[in-house]
Amino acid sequence: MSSPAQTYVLSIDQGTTSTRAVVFDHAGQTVASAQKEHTQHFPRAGWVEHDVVEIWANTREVITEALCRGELNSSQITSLGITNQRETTVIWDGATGEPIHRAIVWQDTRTQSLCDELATGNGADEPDTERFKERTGLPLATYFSGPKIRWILDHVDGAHQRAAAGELLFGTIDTWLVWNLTGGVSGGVHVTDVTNASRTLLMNIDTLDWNKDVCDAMGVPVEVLPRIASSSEVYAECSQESGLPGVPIAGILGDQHAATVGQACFGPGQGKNTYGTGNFMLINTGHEPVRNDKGLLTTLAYQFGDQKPVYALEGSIAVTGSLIQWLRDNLGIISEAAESETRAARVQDHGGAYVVPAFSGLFAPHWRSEARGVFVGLTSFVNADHICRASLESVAFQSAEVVEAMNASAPEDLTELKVDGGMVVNDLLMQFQADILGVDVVRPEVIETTALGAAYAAGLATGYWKSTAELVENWTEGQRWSPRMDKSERAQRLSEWKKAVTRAFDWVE
Ligand SMILES: Nc1ncnc2c1ncn2[C@@H]1O[C@H](COP(=O)(O)OP(=O)(O)O)[C@@H](O)[C@H]1O
Ligand SMILES: O=P(O)(O)OC[C@H](O)CO
Repeated sequence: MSSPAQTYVLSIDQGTTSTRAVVFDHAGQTVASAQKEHTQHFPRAGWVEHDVVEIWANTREVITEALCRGELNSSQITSLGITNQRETTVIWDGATGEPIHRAIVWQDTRTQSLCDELATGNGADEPDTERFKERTGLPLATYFSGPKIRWILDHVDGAHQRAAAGELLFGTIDTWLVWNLTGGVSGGVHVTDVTNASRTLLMNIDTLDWNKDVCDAMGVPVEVLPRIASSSEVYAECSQESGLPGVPIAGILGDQHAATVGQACFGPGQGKNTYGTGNFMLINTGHEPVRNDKGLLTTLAYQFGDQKPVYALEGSIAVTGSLIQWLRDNLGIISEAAESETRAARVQDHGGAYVVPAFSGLFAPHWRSEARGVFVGLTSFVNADHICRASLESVAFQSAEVVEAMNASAPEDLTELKVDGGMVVNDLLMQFQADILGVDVVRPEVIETTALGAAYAAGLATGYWKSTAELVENWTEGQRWSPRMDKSERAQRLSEWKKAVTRAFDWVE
């Protein structure tokens, strides 16, 4: 609860499974919050869609709810930060505000044949996989927005012509929310930030502009693309109808970049691992983009106003928390996510079972789109408790592979891992993560780091916070897990995991 004289920063965290509104005070503490899940649509195997009209309605609802819970009114909100699931692609009609197709979510693999086609390069001197990687820092993969935009334009009647005529607008979810918050059809602002743009496969990672020849190769007209801005500046004010009249929108960051800011990873070599629907590890690499051949992505960490951009290396894992949802919704062996821990704790170990959740192929460090999920090591001894345990272990094993790639790419090995996200309340998972990495795992006191990072970006732009030094001060350790597993067991478990992963390869012809 607040005193009326106090002022705050509000953050919207639009994630893959839910939308949250969180109000923060100057110490970076949560004052009030609200959250709402949205429907996951799976129209075919490998397809994942969201209804962005539902997401927009949920956004307004959680804003109202959070203000109400904190007994706040909008005049106490000095600025609004937006953070979002990245890559998820929406195209809408600028005159009506109606999406022309449900949003295609980052996990969706429908663009595989398009990516294969693009990779052939149409007989050009350099293969297009190299051209895309060189310009954008990303591999040509279904994960990113560019192929999703092209798919929608190819499959909705008349969309290519309407796009070229400037009638259609593309956005990742940040762009969709800002456009609606700032008036929609009556003057909504069409903008994104460098971190979100860096996930489209269309932005030049060096110049931070849309790359014309890459857009042409992808078949995406630049007319549909939003303006690329920094991650921290006043973009526009919220409209009268938004529930936050006159509040400046002053921060936009993709969720993983926001968590990097929320964890105060402002120096080269500092990083974090977020455990949500998927897992995403980002390590700050300073002011130059670092290319990587170990399966890590070159991406933006953040750019504050007119300061130099800060880059990161990223290890993205598609399926971690969503595996726990799958145990709940598709197998029915748990009734809520937390039960994965109670069931896993009932057995001494994994019972020989491994789960490789390659539901969207495998992302970092493998980038094997033809892989699919497998359970291996099964015997009649294995029961549902072992499957829960092996599922949680798969989350830690996948992150261990990313840490291995990070260590192979950085001058020094990681000495501890900062964590956050919805899964880090799971004690058994966090202990196993420390065990399998052989380094401490550290959780901050405030685990809403994604929302906090967007609030920081907004508050820095409006002077609520004066410098990143203030934000570093706000970071406090909540809990620490130290490794208990001996070296030989760790090596054996990792080697078995790697064997299990190979069993997932080469499934889709
Ligand atoms: N106690 C728990 N144990 C394991 N997984 C959990 C637990 N609580 C939540 N999760 C998982 O965390 C994910 C939600 O995390 P969150 O950070 O909110 O995700 P997102 O930002 O991707 O929407 C869900 O996929 C859920 O299955
Ligand atoms: O919604 P999250 O937190 O799982 O994050 C999704 C990522 O941004 C996808 O790249």
